[in-house]
Amino acid sequence: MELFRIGFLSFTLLDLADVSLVAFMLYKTYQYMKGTLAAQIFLGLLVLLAGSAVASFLNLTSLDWIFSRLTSIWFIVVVILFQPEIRRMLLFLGQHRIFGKFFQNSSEEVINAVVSAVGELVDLHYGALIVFARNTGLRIYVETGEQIGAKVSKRLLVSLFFPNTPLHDGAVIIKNATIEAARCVLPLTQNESISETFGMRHRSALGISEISDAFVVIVSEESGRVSVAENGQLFSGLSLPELRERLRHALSEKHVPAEETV
Ligand SMILES: Nc1ncnc2c1ncn2[C@@H]1O[C@H](COP(=O)(O)OP(=O)(O)OP(=O)(O)O)[C@@H](O)[C@H]1O
Repeated sequence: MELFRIGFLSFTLLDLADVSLVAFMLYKTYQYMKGTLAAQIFLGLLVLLAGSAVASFLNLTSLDWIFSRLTSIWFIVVVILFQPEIRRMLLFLGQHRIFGKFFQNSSEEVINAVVSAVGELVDLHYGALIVFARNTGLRIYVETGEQIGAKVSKRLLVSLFFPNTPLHDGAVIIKNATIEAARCVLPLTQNESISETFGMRHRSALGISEISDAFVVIVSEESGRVSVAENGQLFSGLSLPELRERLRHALSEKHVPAEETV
């Protein structure tokens, strides 16, 4: 069905749907990448495309040739540069209600235990790194640590991060209401724009959140600051009520882990 006509071009309902879909996808991509390193790279690619259009319009043959070479390999460049983002985006799609499986867990009990453990860890100035596995299997990281297989409790969490004990280093990984392992080694972030005030604990929290849908809670040993990492982003300086809210959202039905082993 034709909606209107511009010269010899007719604009149909199908064109409107097409344009709206592309606009929605671009908006979602922008929302998804806002504030990340990928957004800056994406901007660079847009500049390149604009340069190519200008060179072609002004008939600048050599410049146009260079730009056309670059734009012909842009797909490979995008895949290489955005590898972590593409991975996260696919993961996000996989978790969607239509595609994913959803399971119940006793999240409120876990949240209470974790929030009060974090409160105590802050008071004691103990560093902590707690990873919540959701839909992505984290088996390879669980296997780097010491298998625990115990119910989440405040006392156990505080004990695991007690300084100078054999298990205090590295991350605790929780799945559903179970502490799967402690002393786990996580991958470090690829994000070079992270502030230098954040050391290895925060970098590894960010790292695991970049390559999986894990939700990570970090307590800084140095400052007592509470942070969380999710989808490659770090949210720092949280109060305990803010942490509780974020945990509630992260462990809500929408995000609960799948049944497969971690
Ligand atoms: N790859 C890793 N995976 C898991 N934990 C790690 C990893 N690398 C370091 N850690 C943990 O981080 C601790 C070192 O933290 P570091 O002081 O470098 O980080 P930070 O982000 O500045 O944290 P804090 O504010 O607590 O000092 C180590 O003792 C270890 O427990």
